[in-house]
Amino acid sequence: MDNQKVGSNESIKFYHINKPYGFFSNFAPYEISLKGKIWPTTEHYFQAQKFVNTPHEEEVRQALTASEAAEIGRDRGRPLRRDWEVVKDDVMGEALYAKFTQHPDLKEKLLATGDVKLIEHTKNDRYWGDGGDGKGMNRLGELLMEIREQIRDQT
Ligand SMILES: Nc1nc(O)c(N)c(N[C@@H]2O[C@H](COP(=O)(O)O)[C@@H](O)[C@H]2O)n1
Repeated sequence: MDNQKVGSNESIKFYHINKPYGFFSNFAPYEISLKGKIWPTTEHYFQAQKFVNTPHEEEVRQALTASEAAEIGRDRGRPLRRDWEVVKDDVMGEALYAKFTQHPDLKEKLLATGDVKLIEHTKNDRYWGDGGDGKGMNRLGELLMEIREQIRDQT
């Protein structure tokens, strides 16, 4: 199902990891290797970079689940790096590139989506997702599509 080609005028909406295309979620259990370390999910890496070069970076890496990593990362009791708003898209792109190049099965699934629009569909997030009403920025979907093009150009 996830590997099937879909028509180019369709879109793929994803969010829950146990639903179709759930592998696109940062919470999906695909570890990545970055900065000389293994990160259990892209969510772990993304959330940890909010605290780069502090002990909290490792604290997030060691979180037992992606949800726990997100909970720690969103806790403003821990100081957020000052340039986060400037760097967060690059951090996400770096994590996604690692995920889809380090897992050949995921790379194949990403490329199999052709030119279809990828959308993180959730009312919980208007920046990374579509806000549930389609008016959110869908930055996660946009970055996935950029990476798809980048990987396609390399093959
Ligand atoms: N599962 C889930 N729950 C939420 O409440 C969400 N906002 C998302 N979206 C994902 O959250 C990550 C970024 O979160 P913050 O920028 O730290 O709020 C990113 O992986 C989004 O795709 N997912």
